[in-house]
Amino acid sequence: CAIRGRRARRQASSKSLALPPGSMGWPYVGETFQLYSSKNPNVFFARKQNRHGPIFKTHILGCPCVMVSSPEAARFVLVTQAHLFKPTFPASKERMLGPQAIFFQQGDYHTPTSAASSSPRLLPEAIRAPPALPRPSRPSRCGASSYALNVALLSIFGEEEMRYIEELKQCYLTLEKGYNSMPVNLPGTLFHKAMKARKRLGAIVAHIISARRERQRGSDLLASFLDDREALTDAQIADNVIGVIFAARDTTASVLTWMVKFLGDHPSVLKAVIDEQQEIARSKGSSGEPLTWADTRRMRMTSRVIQETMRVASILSFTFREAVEDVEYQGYLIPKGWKVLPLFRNIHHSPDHFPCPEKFDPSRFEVAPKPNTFMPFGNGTHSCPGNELAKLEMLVLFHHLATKYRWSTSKSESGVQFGPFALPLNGLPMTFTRKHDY
Ligand code: HEM
Repeated sequence: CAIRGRRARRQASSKSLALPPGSMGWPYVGETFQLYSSKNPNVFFARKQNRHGPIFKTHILGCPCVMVSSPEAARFVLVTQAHLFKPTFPASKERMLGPQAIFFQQGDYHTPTSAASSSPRLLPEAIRAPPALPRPSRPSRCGASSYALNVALLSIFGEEEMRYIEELKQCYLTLEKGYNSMPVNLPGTLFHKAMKARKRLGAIVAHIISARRERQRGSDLLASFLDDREALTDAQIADNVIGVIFAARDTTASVLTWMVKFLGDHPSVLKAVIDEQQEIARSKGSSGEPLTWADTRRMRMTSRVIQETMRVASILSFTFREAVEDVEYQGYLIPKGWKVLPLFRNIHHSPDHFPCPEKFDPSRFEVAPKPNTFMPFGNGTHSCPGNELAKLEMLVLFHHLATKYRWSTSKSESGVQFGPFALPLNGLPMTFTRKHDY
């Protein structure tokens, strides 16, 4: 009764609050076109922020939204008042990922799932423990997304399930083509093909799970999910496996692509990375001893290049939450059911936190950024459990590229495309040459 009273009072007082400033654009489509048609998403966000300040309303992807672009507001939504905002995705994506995936969960179910996926098992033994870090396959045959997909599948299933890997990949690639499709489930549509591939993926994962339950568990992510057997059903595990592949693949591939581009555009930084990696290779002598976890800790320059790449490229420009009740923030009303978007890109491009923000300058990370100003992996309970694995993947790949290959990029267009994460416009075609071929 007391709670009902408090809620009624809150509702009454929220009625008198104003919505944040901003415009809602055209009916239904809102301002989606203005956001995604711009070659540089900074233009849309910066224009809005200059006109309305760090909190404004808009309408994109069929939803009324409040966008917030200050570190304090992002912390309010993602950390301190996270219970007032639930994670959410557009409907077609949610059906393909599986409604029980970790992204959409909160509270009792999210906690064990998240504990499983954030355990050191996202750094599988094969990668973390000396002596060997896996060698990426030859870049001429392997693009950034293929590399990231292989690492994701290896982290989830370990080496034992290699016989299923090709089929898993094929199903995932079909599924992925439908991520941004209209949810029309008729034969011939991308969505229909994607749903069929998803069903097959679920069946393969169920088969692997039942075989795993018969014998000793491995040390991969699937083993972590199985350890939580009381908490997770097979369907929940399957949804999470697909969710992790989605979260791991295009994100890492996008960052790798930007990193190659920025290094190509900044020869002195590239030279510093090559020098650092060659020094590490030299220190290992001619024994051919593989790279270890400890070696990656010495890659300070390359690590700063990764941080600066993630800041400048901000491949997740924002994330989505939904207000679970009317919320008041700084005197404004965020109505129940509205989406709330913390704008990582704006925060990463604010001159208040990063002087000359458009300049690619890894040396700025010689000093740690101010709290809540650098969130490439998000913040709070839903922040990325794969962040260490992602950084490790990138360091290992760049070690092999810098010490064994030279590469050149065809002149890339300036601009950004979303696929679904930010990528250089029209991709980044590259030519690799083995160093001894020079
Ligand atoms: C450079 C690469 C990556 C970037 C930039 C990145 C970024 C992010 C961000 C910003 C979030 C939070 C989204 C939100 O709050 O709504 C997130 C969540 C997540 N990431 Fe990553 N990620 C990367 C790689 C990976 C990898 C390699 C994995 C797994 C192997 C992974 C697994 C996940 C999962 C499972 C979540 C959902 C966590 C939850 O909802 O509790 N990510 N990631």
